[in-house]
Amino acid sequence: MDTAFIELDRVEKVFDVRKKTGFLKRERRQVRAVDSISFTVPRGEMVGYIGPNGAGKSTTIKMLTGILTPSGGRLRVAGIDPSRERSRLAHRIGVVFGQRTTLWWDLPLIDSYRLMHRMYRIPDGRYRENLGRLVELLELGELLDVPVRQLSLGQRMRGDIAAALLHDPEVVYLDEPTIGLDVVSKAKVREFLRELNTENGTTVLLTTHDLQDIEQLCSRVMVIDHGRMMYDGPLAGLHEAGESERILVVDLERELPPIEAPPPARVVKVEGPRQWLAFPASASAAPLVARIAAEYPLVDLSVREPDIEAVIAKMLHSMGDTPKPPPERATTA
Ligand SMILES: Nc1ncnc2c1ncn2[C@@H]1O[C@H](COP(=O)(O)OP(=O)(O)OP(=O)(O)O)[C@@H](O)[C@H]1O
Repeated sequence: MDTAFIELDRVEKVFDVRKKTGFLKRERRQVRAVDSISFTVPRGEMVGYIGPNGAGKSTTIKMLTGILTPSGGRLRVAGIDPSRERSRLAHRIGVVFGQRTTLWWDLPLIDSYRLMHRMYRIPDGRYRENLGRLVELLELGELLDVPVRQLSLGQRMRGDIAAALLHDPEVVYLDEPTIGLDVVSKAKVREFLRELNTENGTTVLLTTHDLQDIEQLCSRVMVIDHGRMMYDGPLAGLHEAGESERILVVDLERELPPIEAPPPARVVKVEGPRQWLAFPASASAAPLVARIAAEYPLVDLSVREPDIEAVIAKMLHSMGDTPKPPPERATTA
């Protein structure tokens, strides 16, 4: 296994904030956005980086790109100190901010790519090859001559992802890459990211509020809260820590008494022929589905994921706000 590609050792970021408290009075306050965070990501890993609003995720990503300088600790990406050698690092990283585009709003999509070709000094052959591949994989062919402001959110996101990858970055930071997308666009973006990771070995750090992004893409998830690392391990462990549940919604042919499900699964609601069963989110739905399909007149079913904020809140509550990484990964020093 490769050595750590992203390395944070007790990294801190403290902001000085001045707040007006009276006509002439200003109060100075310090916000500890990132509070002694340590973790490593080996080359080729795809990791989820999640936490409630204001937890410090964007601040971490900004430090990883070199936009912000840490107030303390040591940070390296590909052996480079991002804030000292930001432009050298820029050639090796890609960034997608879901809520903000890096494309030129009034220009056709292809013109943004041409500008990036020059900005990153991508050799002509490599640019053509990468552009061709990205246009094909992200289905951008018909959109290249359309001004960015006329693209739908899903199209714009795919355009942004291509822009972040034109120069073959070794690591990509994705901040909410599926936010606001419909189900089909989400599936396309996820499929593309999976391929990018498995085929190119690109290292991916993914920030999201969508638990399915994590479930479908990341074998590892890190949770931060108030700037501190609270969990670092598999998603199943996060569900276990918070004892979170998923809901199986079952449509039967007719109204029936509550389904006799094997514990801990249980019926939590019945409305006519529709029944709702809660079961541990860390478990697979397959055995429960198989049993119901075998024993009941089943018409349809679907699984509802718990909300990411709810999972985190339950986990933090169960931990009593004490950081508790699972044994296989030590995170806080
Ligand atoms: N430039 C800044 N000046 C002062 N405080 C800041 C600055 N940037 C972020 N903060 C504060 O640092 C904390 C962490 O913010 P950050 O944007 O990193 O959180 P986040 O986890 O990305 O949140 P969200 O999910 O809402 O984007 C917040 O309290 C925020 O108000």
